[in-house]
Amino acid sequence: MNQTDKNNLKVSNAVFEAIKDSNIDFIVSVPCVNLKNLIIMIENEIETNLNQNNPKVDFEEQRNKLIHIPITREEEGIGICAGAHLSGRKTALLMQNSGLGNSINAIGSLLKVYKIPLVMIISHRGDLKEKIAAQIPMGQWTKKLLEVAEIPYYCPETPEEAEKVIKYATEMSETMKYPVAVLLDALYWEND
Ligand SMILES: O=CCS(=O)(=O)O
Repeated sequence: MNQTDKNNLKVSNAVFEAIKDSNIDFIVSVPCVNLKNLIIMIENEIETNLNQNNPKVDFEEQRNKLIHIPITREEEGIGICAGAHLSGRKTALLMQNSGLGNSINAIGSLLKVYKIPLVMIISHRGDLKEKIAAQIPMGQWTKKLLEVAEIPYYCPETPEEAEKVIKYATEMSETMKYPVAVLLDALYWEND
């Protein structure tokens, strides 16, 4: 494994640990190259939960410890997370910022109106180091769109900061009964 992959594992693990420490038990994801290792960690955790092979542990209980729903469009994730919250789950949406534009109406018409919390863990593309030109516009508009939608956002720069920020963002979202976003940019993902 090269150093870049090792770095990504460390910063992804910080997010994963923060998700677990925050007792988030329902995760919806739309893939981004930066979220790859984090999604693998989540799936491995679910696999571990299911493979307890312990007759004393209820299978259903293990299966429901952590649920991950991969989806294809971020606004779909807003709706799924809203339903999961209403059934008692603590939710997070892993996404790329490019999907924020697809989600604004769902955030306003569902999460805002019905006061539903959600931690949005966002891979912030379209800024420094971006190689895909199509990512640039949304990359530059992301923070302004979050401000228009009145979604507080935080930009941790290190794994240690990310662990704290995600935990605090989860608490804040629960208190506000509204989404809170954690933006992880290209510099974060390359961080050692
Ligand atoms: O949305 C872009 C695809 S990738 O760069 O995340 O693979």
